[in-house]
Amino acid sequence: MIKYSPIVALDVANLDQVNTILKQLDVNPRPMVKIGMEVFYHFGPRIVKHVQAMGFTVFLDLKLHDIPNTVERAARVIGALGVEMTTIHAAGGSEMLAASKRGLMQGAQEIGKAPAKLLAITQLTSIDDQILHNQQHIAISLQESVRNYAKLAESTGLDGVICSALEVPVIREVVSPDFLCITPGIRPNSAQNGDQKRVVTPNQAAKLGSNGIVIGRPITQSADPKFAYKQIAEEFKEEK
Ligand SMILES: O=C(O)c1cc(=O)[nH]c(=O)n1[C@@H]1O[C@H](COP(=O)(O)O)[C@@H](O)[C@H]1O
Repeated sequence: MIKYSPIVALDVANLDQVNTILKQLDVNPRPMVKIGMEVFYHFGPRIVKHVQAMGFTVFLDLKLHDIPNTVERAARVIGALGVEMTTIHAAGGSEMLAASKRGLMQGAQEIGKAPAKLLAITQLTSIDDQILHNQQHIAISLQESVRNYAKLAESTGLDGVICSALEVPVIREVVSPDFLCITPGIRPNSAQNGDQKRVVTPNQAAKLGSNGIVIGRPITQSADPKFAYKQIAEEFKEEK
């Protein structure tokens, strides 16, 4: 099973903060870093190039969700950035997911690189059963919804899903062993949950079979990001 070092979410306000965090993450092995909407909307593709030039692989998390044609064209642009992973909402359906895969492959072909791993967002880790039932009016359980999206993603040729580690065991029942489950909603014991609803510790994520944890504020808002990262990485290594 592929197991990535913890992936650090660079949800920060400016370039100085990006650079400060990256300097702190100069550890061995270097973690992948996640560029999300905040940083990407500020700086655009040049921030991807900047982070890559500093020696980090990039997970570009833009959570595409639109009609298939629009998504295919956007995914082509992402594909040509040479990133390692990227995201799309499974709720857009199989036609949209297949279109994004096509776009990503075209973009990757243009730069002669392997395509980014395409991961489907199942249910965000800020969603709980109450929101699912009372606001989205989805009658099935959260676990069933996540598992259904994982099946849909795999059958459409995606590489994996984003889910809470809590759902990894039920997803593994229905997908092939190399299907990736990348899991945000990670909180070390002392950390605040904030807006996250489905949370586990790094060690619980490891025990539940996560292929990689995504973690932001407990590192980026820590007084000592390097120390925080190393502790989390140690905890995620331990599967007992
Ligand atoms: O796609 C994601 O990465 C993602 C999906 C999800 O369901 N939940 C989730 O928290 N994320 C991202 O994971 C990161 C979590 O950050 P922290 O809550 O600060 O650890 C953020 O960048 C979120 O955008």
